[in-house]
Amino acid sequence: MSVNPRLIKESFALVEPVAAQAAAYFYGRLFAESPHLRGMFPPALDVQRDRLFGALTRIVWSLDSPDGLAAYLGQLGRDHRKYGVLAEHYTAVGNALLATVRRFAAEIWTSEIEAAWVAAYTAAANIMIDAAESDSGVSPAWWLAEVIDHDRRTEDIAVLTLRPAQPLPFTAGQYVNVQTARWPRVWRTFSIANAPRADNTISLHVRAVPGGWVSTALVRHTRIGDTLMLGPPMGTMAPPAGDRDILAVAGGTGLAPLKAIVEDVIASGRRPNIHLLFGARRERELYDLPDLARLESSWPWLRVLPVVSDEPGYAGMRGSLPDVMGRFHSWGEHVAYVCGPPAMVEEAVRRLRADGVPLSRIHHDTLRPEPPCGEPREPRPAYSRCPSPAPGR
Ligand SMILES: NC(=O)C1=CN([C@@H]2O[C@H](COP(=O)(O)OP(=O)(O)OC[C@H]3O[C@@H](n4cnc5c(N)ncnc54)[C@H](O)[C@@H]3O)[C@@H](O)[C@H]2O)C=CC1
Repeated sequence: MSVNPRLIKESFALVEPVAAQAAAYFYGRLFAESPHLRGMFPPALDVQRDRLFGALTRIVWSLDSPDGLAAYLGQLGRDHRKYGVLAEHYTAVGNALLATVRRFAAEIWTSEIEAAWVAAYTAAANIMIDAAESDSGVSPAWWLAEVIDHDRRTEDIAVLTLRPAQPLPFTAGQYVNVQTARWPRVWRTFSIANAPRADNTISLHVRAVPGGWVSTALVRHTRIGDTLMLGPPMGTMAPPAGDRDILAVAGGTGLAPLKAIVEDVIASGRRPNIHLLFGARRERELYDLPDLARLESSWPWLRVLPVVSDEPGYAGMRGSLPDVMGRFHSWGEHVAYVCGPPAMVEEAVRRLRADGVPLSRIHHDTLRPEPPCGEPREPRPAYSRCPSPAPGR
């Protein structure tokens, strides 16, 4: 049975506009048929639904690029180890998925479309299962990490330094899923804000999003000595291979992976010119400026340019990051890294394309901000100083 991307895309196009309904139906089917799987998921499924559809959409639209897709599925399979996912769970998920697309694409459904979905899901599940199995021989499913520093830079932003109990191999630009003891089975992604260090510690830049369970717990309720859980490092943003000059455009805590990339370039011994535009809405939210200024004073080929968008009295460079980019000479020959709020990333990428930078030289991984999560069902968070060792989703 071969995968037929056209049939899958055509049928998925009918599911996408009703994604929320389809995701609710999917989880309803899954838990009705396999109630024992419910315990692997957090009490509130809203973020999970978005993630499911995000992953599914990416998979469907990548069916024509098998190499990139296989790399993504491999990462996904390894990452799912932290939820306690086993090979046999894939059958239950596959059945629920098939029932969902069959229902929401009913008006065009045929046996050929069904065969195409079965073939695609089987191939994808096999890649994920194989990746998880080979990973289990060399790497833990998740890491415990002690908080060794908690630096509250503003009311809402903290820089956390963590010491994982076991080595955590990663490349600059990657991110990890994080779970706090306060919210078991609720995982959120944060970029690692440093290049690999000899002491195996990592830093995270976290803004407490209103209503965001994990980000709020990390900024307001986490102390030195607490333990967090980390998933395996993921993401395709990586340091540049060549010697081209670099433009890095960082919006708010989107600075994290770009600081890691800059540190990596410094550690590599290469000396391209780097322009790092670091944007915030207000001056006081330029939370990492003293550290960036220290880096800049050590490396004359690094220019750090703070930009403030929403404070008319600010004495330095003012405006939105995409607008400020346009005030310089052309970036056409640069390699560009962009990270921050999704709308900012989208606009910056559009301007770079218009400036002649090919997509192959524009790097961005869109980590969505933590969405607000309604009220938890439990009256109080299940809090303990040390997270439950049974990982879940
Ligand atoms: N914490 C982390 O590890 C990472 C965070 N991110 C993302 O970075 C973002 C950071 O958010 P905040 O710190 O709250 O940033 P923010 O909302 O305070 O904005 C930071 C900068 O982006 C600009 N900006 C915001 N919206 C814009 C728009 N629509 N058009 C043009 N410019 C815009 C602002 O003017 C400011 O310069 C979040 O979306 C987060 O998910 C991405 C990767 C890693």
